[in-house]
Amino acid sequence: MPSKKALVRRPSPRLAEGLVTHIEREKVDLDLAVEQWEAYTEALSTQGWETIEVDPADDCPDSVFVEDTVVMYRNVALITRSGAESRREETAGVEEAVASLGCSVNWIWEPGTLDGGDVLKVGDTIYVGRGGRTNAAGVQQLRAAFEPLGARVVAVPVSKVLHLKSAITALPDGTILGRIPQLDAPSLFPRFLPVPEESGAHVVLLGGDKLLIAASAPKTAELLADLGHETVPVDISEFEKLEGCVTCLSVRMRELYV
Ligand SMILES: NC(=O)NCCC[C@H](N)C(=O)O
Repeated sequence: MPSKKALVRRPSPRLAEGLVTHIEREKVDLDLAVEQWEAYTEALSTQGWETIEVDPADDCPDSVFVEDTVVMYRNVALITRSGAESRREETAGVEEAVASLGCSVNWIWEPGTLDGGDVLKVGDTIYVGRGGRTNAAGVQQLRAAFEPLGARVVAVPVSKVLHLKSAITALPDGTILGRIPQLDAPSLFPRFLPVPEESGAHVVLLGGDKLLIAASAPKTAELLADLGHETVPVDISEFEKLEGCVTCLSVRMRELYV
């Protein structure tokens, strides 16, 4: 049976010190962030996902953005090496978590850098953003890890946003969602649906037609509902202040056969 497990990681008490690169810094309300994180994990559980908490990394302000620390393809967990030095300590706990789930573990090595937020899987196509957090060696190492397993890796230049998945994600049928002005090379994507809000570019596939989407993207939710999807909104305002989005708060493991 394919799995429905999701890794999540409780916010650090130092969350408000998290990195901000492309937006103005705003004050983060830690108590509200914890409430929002609990509601996010609850939404995953309600939709049938078993959430697995990675041990917290309280000294790492950005550790709640667990997606950046590991890329899953089939049973293989590729532990990343962030382009942001302050995020490199985050991977130890994640490595333990994926190993205890029985994954094969592989690593991005120096000089490679790669953040999970730069990796978008659409079937066996893996789009990887080459930008501020992921370098050419990181792209090469991702290819070397996953192409022998059947993936096709497509590298995408990213200069306008933090990560590739800050600009795009994909619907269950593979249609790419995003906003053209945020993309360096929109023509790389075969089927593209422009969305009315920046945060509408991010959806988490919950299974079937269900999509998790930020409450800050109501017009996109309406558009997607009109196209036959069921949307599950979650308020993640405190994480958005740190350039986070719905995808980055979990790592969905759909292809673990356990
Ligand atoms: N995958 C993601 O969208 N990650 C968001 C990371 C935000 C964090 N403040 C960072 O700059 O690394």
